[in-house]
Amino acid sequence: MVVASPTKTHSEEHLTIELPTVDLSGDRSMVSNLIVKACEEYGFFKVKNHGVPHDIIAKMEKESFNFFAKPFDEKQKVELAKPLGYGCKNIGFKGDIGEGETSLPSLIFNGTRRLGACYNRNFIYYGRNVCSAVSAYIEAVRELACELLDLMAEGLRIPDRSVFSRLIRDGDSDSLVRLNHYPPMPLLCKDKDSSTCNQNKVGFGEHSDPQILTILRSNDVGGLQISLHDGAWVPVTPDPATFCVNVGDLLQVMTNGRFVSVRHKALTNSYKSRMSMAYFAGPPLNARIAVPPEMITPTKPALYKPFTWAEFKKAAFALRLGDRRLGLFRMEGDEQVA
Ligand SMILES: C=C1C[C@]23C[C@@]1(O)CC[C@H]2[C@@]12CC[C@H](O)[C@@](C)(C(=O)O1)[C@H]2[C@@H]3C(=O)O
Ligand SMILES: O=C(O)CCC(=O)C(=O)O
Ligand SMILES: [Fe+2]
Repeated sequence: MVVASPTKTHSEEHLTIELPTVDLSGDRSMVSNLIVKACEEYGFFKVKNHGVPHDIIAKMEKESFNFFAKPFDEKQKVELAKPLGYGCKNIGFKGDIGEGETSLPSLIFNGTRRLGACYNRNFIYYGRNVCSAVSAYIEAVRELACELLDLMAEGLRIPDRSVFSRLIRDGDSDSLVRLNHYPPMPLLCKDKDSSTCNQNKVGFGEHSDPQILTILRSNDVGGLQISLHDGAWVPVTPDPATFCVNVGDLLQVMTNGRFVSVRHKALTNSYKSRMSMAYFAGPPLNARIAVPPEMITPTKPALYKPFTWAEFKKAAFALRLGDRRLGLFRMEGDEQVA
Protein backbone atom coordinates (compact mmCIF):
# COMPACT_ATOMS: atom_id res chain seq x y z
CA MET A 1 0.00 0.00 0.00
CA VAL A 2 1.26 3.50 -0.83
CA VAL A 3 0.19 6.35 1.37
CA ALA A 4 0.48 9.87 0.01
CA SER A 5 0.52 11.66 3.32
CA PRO A 6 2.75 14.65 3.88
CA THR A 7 3.69 14.83 7.53
CA LYS A 8 1.92 17.52 9.51
CA THR A 9 3.60 20.85 10.11
CA HIS A 10 3.73 22.01 13.70
CA SER A 11 2.05 25.41 13.58
CA GLU A 12 4.52 28.17 12.75
CA GLU A 13 7.15 27.69 15.37
CA HIS A 14 10.24 25.69 14.51
CA LEU A 15 12.45 23.66 16.75
CA THR A 16 16.02 24.78 16.61
CA ILE A 17 18.06 21.62 16.63
CA GLU A 18 21.56 21.63 15.25
CA LEU A 19 22.38 18.57 13.19
CA PRO A 20 25.42 16.63 14.41
CA THR A 21 28.60 17.75 12.62
CA VAL A 22 31.16 15.00 12.20
CA ASP A 23 34.81 15.97 11.78
CA LEU A 24 36.25 13.37 9.43
CA SER A 25 39.80 14.14 10.57
CA GLY A 26 38.98 12.72 14.01
CA ASP A 27 39.65 9.29 15.49
CA ARG A 28 38.22 6.70 13.06
CA SER A 29 36.29 4.55 15.51
CA MET A 30 34.81 7.61 17.20
CA VAL A 31 33.85 9.05 13.80
CA SER A 32 32.15 5.82 12.70
CA ASN A 33 30.17 5.60 15.96
CA LEU A 34 29.04 9.23 15.65
CA ILE A 35 27.90 8.66 12.07
CA VAL A 36 25.89 5.58 13.02
CA LYS A 37 24.22 7.47 15.88
CA ALA A 38 23.33 10.40 13.58
CA CYS A 39 21.91 8.06 10.90
CA GLU A 40 19.75 6.32 13.50
CA GLU A 41 18.56 9.47 15.21
CA TYR A 42 18.19 12.04 12.40
CA GLY A 43 18.99 10.31 9.09
CA PHE A 44 21.02 13.48 8.46
CA PHE A 45 24.40 14.83 9.56
CA LYS A 46 27.00 17.33 8.43
CA VAL A 47 30.63 16.55 7.64
CA LYS A 48 33.64 18.84 7.90
CA ASN A 49 37.25 18.16 6.89
CA HIS A 50 35.66 16.02 4.21
CA GLY A 51 38.59 16.03 1.78
CA VAL A 52 36.71 17.39 -1.25
CA PRO A 53 39.11 20.02 -2.65
CA HIS A 54 37.90 23.60 -2.30
CA ASP A 55 38.72 24.50 -5.92
CA ILE A 56 36.54 21.64 -7.23
CA ILE A 57 33.59 22.90 -5.18
CA ALA A 58 34.20 26.55 -6.13
CA LYS A 59 34.41 25.73 -9.85
CA MET A 60 31.21 23.68 -9.68
CA GLU A 61 29.40 26.49 -7.87
CA LYS A 62 30.61 29.11 -10.34
CA GLU A 63 29.60 27.07 -13.40
CA SER A 64 26.22 26.29 -11.88
CA PHE A 65 25.44 29.96 -11.25
CA ASN A 66 26.62 30.81 -14.77
CA PHE A 67 24.36 28.13 -16.19
CA PHE A 68 21.25 29.26 -14.32
CA ALA A 69 21.97 32.89 -15.28
CA LYS A 70 21.68 32.02 -19.00
CA PRO A 71 18.54 32.97 -20.95
CA PHE A 72 15.70 30.44 -20.60
CA ASP A 73 15.74 29.50 -24.31
CA GLU A 74 19.35 28.54 -24.11
CA LYS A 75 18.90 26.45 -20.95
CA GLN A 76 15.95 24.64 -22.50
CA LYS A 77 18.20 23.26 -25.23
CA VAL A 78 19.60 20.78 -22.72
CA GLU A 79 16.20 19.31 -21.90
CA LEU A 80 16.94 15.72 -22.82
CA ALA A 81 15.78 12.33 -21.55
CA LYS A 82 14.06 12.80 -18.16
CA PRO A 83 15.09 12.99 -15.40
CA LEU A 84 18.41 14.12 -16.92
CA GLY A 85 18.81 17.61 -18.33
CA TYR A 86 17.29 20.99 -17.50
CA GLY A 87 13.82 21.25 -16.04
CA CYS A 88 11.72 24.07 -14.79
CA LYS A 89 8.54 24.17 -12.72
CA ASN A 90 8.23 20.44 -12.29
CA ILE A 91 9.91 17.59 -10.49
CA GLY A 92 9.71 14.04 -11.79
CA PHE A 93 7.24 12.67 -14.33
CA LYS A 94 4.04 13.85 -12.66
CA GLY A 95 4.77 17.57 -12.64
CA ASP A 96 5.23 17.79 -8.85
CA ILE A 97 6.43 21.08 -7.49
CA GLY A 98 6.38 22.67 -4.09
CA GLU A 99 3.11 23.49 -2.40
CA GLY A 100 3.18 27.06 -3.66
CA GLU A 101 3.35 28.37 -7.19
CA THR A 102 7.09 28.10 -7.22
CA SER A 103 9.37 27.38 -10.09
CA LEU A 104 12.39 25.25 -9.44
CA PRO A 105 14.90 25.36 -12.24
CA SER A 106 17.09 22.31 -11.89
CA LEU A 107 19.69 20.51 -13.91
CA ILE A 108 20.35 16.79 -13.58
CA PHE A 109 23.53 15.02 -14.66
CA ASN A 110 24.28 11.36 -14.95
CA GLY A 111 26.76 10.35 -12.27
CA THR A 112 27.40 6.89 -13.71
CA ARG A 113 31.14 6.30 -13.78
CA ARG A 114 31.12 4.52 -17.13
CA LEU A 115 29.05 7.15 -18.97
CA GLY A 116 30.38 10.35 -17.40
CA ALA A 117 28.43 13.54 -16.68
CA CYS A 118 28.17 14.86 -20.23
CA TYR A 119 27.97 11.85 -22.46
CA ASN A 120 26.42 12.05 -25.94
CA ARG A 121 24.79 15.30 -27.07
CA ASN A 122 24.79 16.98 -23.66
CA PHE A 123 28.36 18.09 -24.11
CA ILE A 124 27.43 20.50 -26.91
CA TYR A 125 24.73 22.18 -24.85
CA TYR A 126 26.40 22.44 -21.47
CA GLY A 127 29.79 23.53 -22.74
CA ARG A 128 33.28 22.36 -21.88
CA ASN A 129 33.55 24.24 -18.58
CA VAL A 130 30.33 22.87 -17.09
CA CYS A 131 31.23 19.34 -18.12
CA SER A 132 34.72 19.39 -16.65
CA ALA A 133 33.44 21.02 -13.42
CA VAL A 134 30.69 18.42 -12.99
CA SER A 135 32.96 15.48 -13.83
CA ALA A 136 35.59 16.55 -11.29
CA TYR A 137 32.90 17.20 -8.68
CA ILE A 138 31.29 13.78 -9.20
CA GLU A 139 34.66 12.00 -8.85
CA ALA A 140 35.41 13.84 -5.60
CA VAL A 141 32.00 13.45 -3.92
CA ARG A 142 31.83 9.80 -4.96
CA GLU A 143 35.06 9.24 -3.01
CA LEU A 144 33.50 11.00 -0.01
CA ALA A 145 30.32 8.92 -0.32
CA CYS A 146 32.38 5.69 -0.42
CA GLU A 147 34.40 6.73 2.62
CA LEU A 148 31.22 7.52 4.56
CA LEU A 149 29.65 4.20 3.58
CA ASP A 150 32.79 2.36 4.76
CA LEU A 151 32.62 4.23 8.07
CA MET A 152 28.96 3.28 8.43
CA ALA A 153 29.74 -0.40 7.85
CA GLU A 154 32.51 -0.16 10.47
CA GLY A 155 30.24 1.56 12.97
CA LEU A 156 27.60 -1.12 12.40
CA ARG A 157 30.30 -3.80 13.04
CA ILE A 158 29.80 -5.37 9.61
CA PRO A 159 32.99 -7.36 8.84
CA ASP A 160 32.69 -6.73 5.07
CA ARG A 161 33.57 -3.02 5.26
CA SER A 162 32.88 -2.30 1.59
CA VAL A 163 29.47 -3.95 1.55
CA PHE A 164 27.74 -0.60 0.80
CA SER A 165 30.49 1.38 -0.96
CA ARG A 166 31.15 -1.27 -3.61
CA LEU A 167 27.70 -0.53 -5.06
CA ILE A 168 28.77 3.06 -5.68
CA ARG A 169 32.28 2.27 -6.92
CA ASP A 170 30.83 -0.03 -9.57
CA GLY A 171 31.29 1.49 -13.06
CA ASP A 172 27.57 1.08 -13.69
CA SER A 173 26.40 2.68 -10.44
CA ASP A 174 23.24 4.63 -11.22
CA SER A 175 24.13 7.90 -9.53
CA LEU A 176 22.93 11.43 -10.29
CA VAL A 177 23.94 15.00 -9.62
CA ARG A 178 21.14 17.53 -9.31
CA LEU A 179 21.66 21.29 -9.24
CA ASN A 180 18.69 23.17 -7.80
CA HIS A 181 18.25 26.90 -8.17
CA TYR A 182 15.70 28.67 -5.96
CA PRO A 183 15.23 32.22 -7.21
CA PRO A 184 13.82 34.69 -4.63
CA MET A 185 10.03 34.39 -4.39
CA PRO A 186 7.51 36.79 -2.81
CA LEU A 187 6.26 35.63 0.60
CA LEU A 188 2.90 33.88 0.91
CA CYS A 189 0.07 35.68 2.70
CA LYS A 190 -1.95 33.68 5.20
CA ASP A 191 -5.21 35.09 3.88
CA LYS A 192 -6.14 37.57 1.20
CA ASP A 193 -7.03 40.44 3.56
CA SER A 194 -4.08 39.97 5.80
CA SER A 195 -1.35 42.54 5.68
CA THR A 196 1.04 40.06 7.23
CA CYS A 197 2.74 38.02 4.59
CA ASN A 198 5.37 35.94 6.23
CA GLN A 199 5.45 32.41 4.90
CA ASN A 200 8.19 31.19 2.61
CA LYS A 201 7.00 29.19 -0.38
CA VAL A 202 7.99 25.58 -0.77
CA GLY A 203 10.57 25.26 -3.55
CA PHE A 204 11.10 21.50 -3.37
CA GLY A 205 8.24 19.56 -1.80
CA GLU A 206 8.42 17.02 1.00
CA HIS A 207 10.06 13.72 0.02
CA SER A 208 12.71 11.16 0.86
CA ASP A 209 15.60 10.38 -1.50
CA PRO A 210 15.28 6.92 -3.10
CA GLN A 211 19.00 6.09 -3.51
CA ILE A 212 21.61 4.91 -0.95
CA LEU A 213 23.13 8.18 0.22
CA THR A 214 22.84 11.87 -0.69
CA ILE A 215 25.68 14.38 -0.35
CA LEU A 216 24.18 17.85 -0.38
CA ARG A 217 25.74 21.27 -0.41
CA SER A 218 24.16 24.68 -0.65
CA ASN A 219 25.38 28.24 -0.80
CA ASP A 220 25.08 30.24 2.41
CA VAL A 221 21.30 30.66 2.06
CA GLY A 222 19.01 28.58 4.28
CA GLY A 223 15.93 26.69 3.09
CA LEU A 224 16.45 22.98 3.78
CA GLN A 225 14.19 21.51 6.46
CA ILE A 226 14.00 17.96 7.78
CA SER A 227 11.06 16.18 9.37
CA LEU A 228 11.61 14.74 12.83
CA HIS A 229 9.83 11.67 14.20
CA ASP A 230 6.97 13.71 15.64
CA GLY A 231 6.34 15.51 12.35
CA ALA A 232 7.99 18.80 13.38
CA TRP A 233 10.00 20.54 10.66
CA VAL A 234 13.54 21.50 11.62
CA PRO A 235 15.50 24.05 9.55
CA VAL A 236 19.08 23.09 8.73
CA THR A 237 21.55 25.94 9.15
CA PRO A 238 23.46 26.45 5.88
CA ASP A 239 27.19 26.03 6.16
CA PRO A 240 29.21 26.10 2.93
CA ALA A 241 32.22 24.62 4.78
CA THR A 242 30.37 21.35 5.31
CA PHE A 243 28.40 18.81 3.31
CA CYS A 244 25.02 17.69 4.53
CA VAL A 245 24.67 13.92 4.22
CA ASN A 246 21.41 12.01 4.30
CA VAL A 247 20.35 8.38 4.34
CA GLY A 248 18.36 7.31 1.26
CA ASP A 249 15.57 4.71 1.07
CA LEU A 250 17.97 1.95 -0.04
CA LEU A 251 20.24 2.44 2.97
CA GLN A 252 17.24 2.23 5.28
CA VAL A 253 16.47 -1.13 3.63
CA MET A 254 20.11 -2.34 3.73
CA THR A 255 20.37 -1.55 7.45
CA ASN A 256 17.04 -3.33 8.02
CA GLY A 257 15.44 -0.11 9.23
CA ARG A 258 18.20 0.87 11.65
CA PHE A 259 19.08 3.99 9.63
CA VAL A 260 16.22 6.28 8.65
CA SER A 261 15.56 7.83 5.26
CA VAL A 262 14.15 11.08 6.54
CA ARG A 263 11.69 13.30 4.70
CA HIS A 264 12.90 16.76 3.85
CA LYS A 265 11.89 19.79 1.78
CA ALA A 266 13.39 23.10 0.69
CA LEU A 267 11.80 26.53 1.10
CA THR A 268 12.49 29.59 -1.01
CA ASN A 269 13.06 33.01 0.49
CA SER A 270 12.13 36.46 -0.65
CA TYR A 271 15.52 38.11 -0.80
CA LYS A 272 18.33 35.92 -2.11
CA SER A 273 18.91 33.10 -4.59
CA ARG A 274 19.63 29.74 -3.08
CA MET A 275 21.53 27.07 -4.94
CA SER A 276 21.99 23.49 -3.87
CA MET A 277 23.99 20.65 -5.41
CA ALA A 278 23.02 17.10 -4.56
CA TYR A 279 24.90 13.91 -5.41
CA PHE A 280 22.62 10.88 -5.17
CA ALA A 281 24.71 7.73 -4.79
CA GLY A 282 22.81 4.85 -6.36
CA PRO A 283 23.74 1.23 -7.16
CA PRO A 284 23.79 -0.36 -10.63
CA LEU A 285 20.27 -0.97 -11.95
CA ASN A 286 20.64 -4.76 -11.77
CA ALA A 287 22.02 -4.73 -8.18
CA ARG A 288 20.05 -6.84 -5.71
CA ILE A 289 19.47 -4.81 -2.58
CA ALA A 290 20.61 -7.27 0.03
CA VAL A 291 20.67 -6.80 3.79
CA PRO A 292 23.98 -7.89 5.36
CA PRO A 293 23.33 -10.92 7.62
CA GLU A 294 24.56 -8.98 10.67
CA MET A 295 21.56 -6.67 10.32
CA ILE A 296 19.06 -9.51 10.73
CA THR A 297 18.56 -11.14 14.14
CA PRO A 298 15.78 -13.23 15.74
CA THR A 299 14.51 -10.06 17.43
CA LYS A 300 14.96 -7.95 14.30
CA PRO A 301 13.77 -10.12 11.37
CA ALA A 302 14.03 -8.88 7.77
CA LEU A 303 11.68 -5.93 7.26
CA TYR A 304 11.79 -5.71 3.47
CA LYS A 305 11.36 -8.13 0.58
CA PRO A 306 14.36 -8.54 -1.73
CA PHE A 307 14.33 -6.37 -4.88
CA THR A 308 16.67 -4.88 -7.47
CA TRP A 309 17.34 -1.13 -7.76
CA ALA A 310 15.66 -1.24 -11.22
CA GLU A 311 12.47 -2.59 -9.61
CA PHE A 312 12.55 -0.04 -6.79
CA LYS A 313 13.38 2.86 -9.12
CA LYS A 314 10.56 1.93 -11.49
CA ALA A 315 8.10 1.92 -8.59
CA ALA A 316 9.50 5.14 -7.08
CA PHE A 317 9.53 7.09 -10.32
CA ALA A 318 5.95 6.07 -11.09
CA LEU A 319 4.83 7.74 -7.85
CA ARG A 320 4.57 11.34 -6.80
CA LEU A 321 7.36 13.14 -5.03
CA GLY A 322 5.78 12.99 -1.56
CA ASP A 323 4.52 9.38 -1.75
CA ARG A 324 5.90 6.85 0.71
CA ARG A 325 7.35 4.09 -1.43
CA LEU A 326 9.10 1.76 1.02
CA GLY A 327 5.72 0.37 2.10
CA LEU A 328 5.51 -1.39 -1.27
CA PHE A 329 8.49 -3.53 -0.31
CA ARG A 330 7.65 -4.37 3.32
CA MET A 331 7.39 -8.08 4.19
CA GLU A 332 3.87 -9.52 3.92
CA GLY A 333 1.80 -9.14 7.05
CA ASP A 334 3.77 -6.12 8.16
CA GLU A 335 1.31 -3.33 8.81
CA GLN A 336 3.77 -0.45 8.65
CA VAL A 337 3.85 1.74 5.53
CA ALA A 338 7.43 2.97 5.38
C1 LIG B 1 8.38 12.72 -8.36
C2 LIG B 1 9.59 12.23 -8.46
C3 LIG B 1 10.80 13.07 -8.68
C4 LIG B 1 11.93 12.10 -8.38
C5 LIG B 1 11.38 10.84 -8.98
C6 LIG B 1 9.99 10.80 -8.35
O1 LIG B 1 9.08 9.96 -9.06
C7 LIG B 1 10.13 10.36 -6.88
C8 LIG B 1 11.56 10.65 -6.35
C9 LIG B 1 12.10 11.99 -6.84
C10 LIG B 1 13.59 12.17 -6.60
C11 LIG B 1 13.95 12.82 -5.25
C12 LIG B 1 15.47 12.87 -5.12
C13 LIG B 1 16.14 13.41 -6.40
O2 LIG B 1 15.93 14.81 -6.48
C14 LIG B 1 15.58 12.72 -7.67
C15 LIG B 1 16.39 13.11 -8.90
C16 LIG B 1 15.50 11.25 -7.45
O3 LIG B 1 16.29 10.40 -7.79
O4 LIG B 1 14.31 10.93 -6.81
C17 LIG B 1 14.09 13.03 -7.74
C18 LIG B 1 13.33 12.46 -8.93
C19 LIG B 1 13.25 13.45 -10.12
O5 LIG B 1 13.30 14.67 -9.95
O6 LIG B 1 13.07 12.96 -11.24
O1 LIG C 1 17.78 22.06 -2.12
C1 LIG C 1 17.86 21.34 -1.12
O2 LIG C 1 18.43 21.70 -0.08
C2 LIG C 1 17.22 19.96 -1.12
C3 LIG C 1 17.12 19.35 -2.49
C4 LIG C 1 16.65 17.94 -2.43
O3 LIG C 1 16.14 17.48 -1.44
C5 LIG C 1 16.81 17.09 -3.62
O4 LIG C 1 17.31 17.57 -4.66
O5 LIG C 1 16.43 15.90 -3.53
FE1 LIG D 1 16.05 15.29 -1.49
